[in-house]
Amino acid sequence: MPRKVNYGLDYDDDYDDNYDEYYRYEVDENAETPSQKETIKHSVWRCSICTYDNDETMSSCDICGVLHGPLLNNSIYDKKRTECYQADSLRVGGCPIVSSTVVGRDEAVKVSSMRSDSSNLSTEKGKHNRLDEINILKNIEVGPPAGSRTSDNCSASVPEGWLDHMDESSVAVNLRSSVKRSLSLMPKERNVMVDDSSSSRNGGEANSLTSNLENISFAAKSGHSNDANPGRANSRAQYKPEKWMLPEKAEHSLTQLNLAIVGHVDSGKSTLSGRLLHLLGRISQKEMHKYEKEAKLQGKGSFAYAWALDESAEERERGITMTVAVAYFDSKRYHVVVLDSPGHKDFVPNMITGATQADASILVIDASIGSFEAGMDGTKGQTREHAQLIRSFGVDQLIVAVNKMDAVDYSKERYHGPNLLDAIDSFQPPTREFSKPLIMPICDVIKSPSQGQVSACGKLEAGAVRSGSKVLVMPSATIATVRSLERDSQACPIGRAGDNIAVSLNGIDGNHVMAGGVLCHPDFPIAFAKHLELKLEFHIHHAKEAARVARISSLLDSKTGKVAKKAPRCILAKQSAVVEASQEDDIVILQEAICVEEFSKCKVLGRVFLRTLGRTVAVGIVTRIVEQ
Ligand SMILES: Nc1nc2c(ncn2[C@@H]2O[C@H](COP(=O)(O)OP(=O)(O)OP(=O)(O)O)[C@@H](O)[C@H]2O)c(=O)[nH]1
Repeated sequence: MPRKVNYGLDYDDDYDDNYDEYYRYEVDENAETPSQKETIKHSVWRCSICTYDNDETMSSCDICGVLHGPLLNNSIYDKKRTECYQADSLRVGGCPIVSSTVVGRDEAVKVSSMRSDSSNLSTEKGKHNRLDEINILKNIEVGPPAGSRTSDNCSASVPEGWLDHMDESSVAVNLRSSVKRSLSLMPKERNVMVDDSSSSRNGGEANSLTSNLENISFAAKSGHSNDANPGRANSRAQYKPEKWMLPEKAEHSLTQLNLAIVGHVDSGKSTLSGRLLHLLGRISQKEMHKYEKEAKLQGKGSFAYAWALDESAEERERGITMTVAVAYFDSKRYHVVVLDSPGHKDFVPNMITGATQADASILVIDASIGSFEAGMDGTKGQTREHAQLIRSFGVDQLIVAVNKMDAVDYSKERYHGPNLLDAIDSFQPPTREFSKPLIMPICDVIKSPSQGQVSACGKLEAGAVRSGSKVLVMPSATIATVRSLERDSQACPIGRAGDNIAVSLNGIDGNHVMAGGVLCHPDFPIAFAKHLELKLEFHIHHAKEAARVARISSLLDSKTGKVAKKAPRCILAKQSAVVEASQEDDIVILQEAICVEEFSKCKVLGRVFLRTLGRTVAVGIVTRIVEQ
């Protein structure tokens, strides 16, 4: 099944800031029913975003993925963090390090369905049934082979000059299956993925890490200075890659292209993706028959193609995508990683996870009357919001695919445009930072607790890793050794910038590896901070943290980017501003520190989104890390 990437519901609508951030229930010996007893025997912490009471063992919210104190109850973390803020330059060699043996690799991943708290997501089920399946099949035709096949019903275009000024970026998920295997990033699954039967034991050695840590230093300067971490900035530029890190030309004939499929709910993203995969032979006729049969049995015949990607029972029941599904196909020029994103507004955080991984995007627009307008609606529609988000993630290549043209009297004569595959092949290859120090934002962690195995999954943003490489795992600031790598579910010797990989780690406690963290080069640690200056809440790569804007430093002239007004009282729509996000008298910003970088140093770790009440209110970049 497709790999699923999920950051949970967007519960901003229910946001209540009168929460207790962390509290402990007392055991009530007088509780009358077993369930009463059960509910009160655990210590819990309440999520600052969705107010869900999480078990204390959860390092991030079970519902929405917001990080609680990273590595909660972890003395190493607490110690390190305290030290980070106390010292200008911290050597972590003296910290107690738990080392463990990680063996084997996880072949199988279990998926559990999402919590049903999302019952407020009503889809107009009736409307899906209106479709005549034959219409879809009739209107999506196969053209000549070898890269020019496409959906005729779907007009594709790459708008000229779209987002010219934006920078490239990406993050991604590991390719654990060739076409269809699913992996939910619900925090539960993120932390416990068990199929020990398939893990291979090879006796990876437990490493004593103390010696490795001797050489790590953290620059944690105080004050409002641009030079908060001067050492890091300079040395990154001076980094000299080793020869093995650079790809040889013949090694990969096809460049990997991470392609996010975005657009308003029900615009046909999954159907389009499923159809494409089927036409390209990635979904067999037999599998397709199975989807058709099952979909029909549930009275959802029109969703047969979507079922190839929306594979959880809840997604199928509701007829909506809730998590990002990942699938693959090859075009003439690219090994395309399809990131089929959810369109429903409540799952925008999941869509963001997909968007952060994208090199390019297809914005699917529903041409049918009423649906087109709904998507474009400035306050409720996701066509605009997705376009804006994808742009602010630095995705500067976009295909606008106009779908459901059969619903508006599609006429071949009237609609022109390249076919979808040709349009995909017309994308410029993404630029990869092979020769920079390693950066891999962790999108997913797969653990097999009984065997002590842990793998960090994500897209390599910069640099390269291979078996035996030492990596610094942030925010736990722990050194681990790469045991093995997987790409497309296959073991691979080297992972390079742009690759979606699963990195199996030796010599680290699984609790020290978390989604939202980053694997980086031991000599080039990325920052870990909570006081930032933004060029405008907080979705950042795979981490999410509650924040408050305390001070708007200045309004910027939208054309020149220069300061137009200092300390304005508010920002209006379409205005640009420099903002300090903070809480408690300008001292703190985020409730917990996160892995972050200034945009000028690492784009993917320096992009931010302000979302509140279920809407994206601002997008921006980190201009300065203001550390204590
Ligand atoms: N008439 C018509 N219906 C289509 C077409 N493509 C998709 N649909 C229908 O639109 C409905 C929604 O399709 P999906 O593929 O689930 O849409 P989606 O954009 O992936 O939905 P979300 O991911 O939940 O936002 C289904 O009933 C599809 O059969 C099309 O080209 N023409």
